[in-house]
Amino acid sequence: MIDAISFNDSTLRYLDQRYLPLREEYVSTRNYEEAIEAIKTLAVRGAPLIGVAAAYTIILGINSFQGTKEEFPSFFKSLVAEVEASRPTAVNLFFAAARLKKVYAENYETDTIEALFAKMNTAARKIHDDEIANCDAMSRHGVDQIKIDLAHILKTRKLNVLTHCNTGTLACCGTGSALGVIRLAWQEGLIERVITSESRPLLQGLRLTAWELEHDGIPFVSISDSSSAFLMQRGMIDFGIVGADRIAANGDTANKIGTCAHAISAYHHNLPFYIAAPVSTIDITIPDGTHIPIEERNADELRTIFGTQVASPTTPVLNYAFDVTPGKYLRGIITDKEAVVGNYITGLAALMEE
Ligand SMILES: CSC[C@@H](O)[C@@H](O)C(=O)COP(=O)(O)O
Repeated sequence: MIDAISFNDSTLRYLDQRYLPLREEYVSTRNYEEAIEAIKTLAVRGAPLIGVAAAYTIILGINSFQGTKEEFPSFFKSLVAEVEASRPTAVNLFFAAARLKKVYAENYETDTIEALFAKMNTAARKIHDDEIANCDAMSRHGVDQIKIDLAHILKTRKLNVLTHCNTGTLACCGTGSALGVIRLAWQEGLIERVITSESRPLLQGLRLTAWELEHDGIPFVSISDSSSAFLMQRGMIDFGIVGADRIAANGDTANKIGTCAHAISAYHHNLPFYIAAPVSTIDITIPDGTHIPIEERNADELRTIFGTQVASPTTPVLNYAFDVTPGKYLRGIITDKEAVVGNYITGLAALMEE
């Protein structure tokens, strides 16, 4: 399996996703500021992977600490704030930071600084291990749900599935969220072809999902983001499944810009459209999608295509990295605990209590 991120001997190693599929370049660092830059620039990306990277970045930061125990609280507070400021939308980043803050709060008074750091290290590694395990659980729940919802088609043929952005190993550490479901569905003989939309402007679908599918020998075709409604009209898509960066308590879901248009098209064509995401992506503290902070990225990402200027440098640009799909357009939210269909407010709240 692709090793998107690892942490050994106090060194963070990641595959720099900006250069894929043309170049497979691994970067190793012990410098937490470099790790923050990797998150900001999307060298590491995808909500669960951002969470794992954030946890290891905090570990790199505390490894660089050379002060006294009394000086540690203010150092730790500003380190975490710096990491939290790297990308605003993926709640997994804040989930990971909260886990490490909890370890700090529960152990600072009683532990030596060495013992405290060791516990934080263990907590970071557990976040990583959990995300790998989450993928397998999500995949199983997702495939079971698809078998129920699409049984009428599966009686006679395999399915064509639309996905957006990249939700595979590169984004999740394990087999993936939406792509994990697709991988398992393929292994179980349910999939004819995957349709991966390009995901402008940074092309995570065209570059990364295509790369992962090719690697696994799963049949796929790439389309421009604006093609999905037409393919649905022609009966070329049976269902859609994507990941999430943050899911509000009512099921409204932030994901890569372009997701909402795919979901509305699917709804219009009466095709099931699913979100697959670990429970760590649910933000139960916010009632609906209007509260999700949406990252706005540099205008030049749109005015240029991988360094080549394609628009006037003065063209005004809106470059939102994510959009919010209202829960009503979703057939279900597949999590590592279970697939939630129907009432998201009660279904998602119940997941948080388990
Ligand atoms: C399992 S990854 C889910 C989402 O994080 C993914 O669909 C996505 O939107 C990633 O955006 P990115 O900007 O590449 O980090």
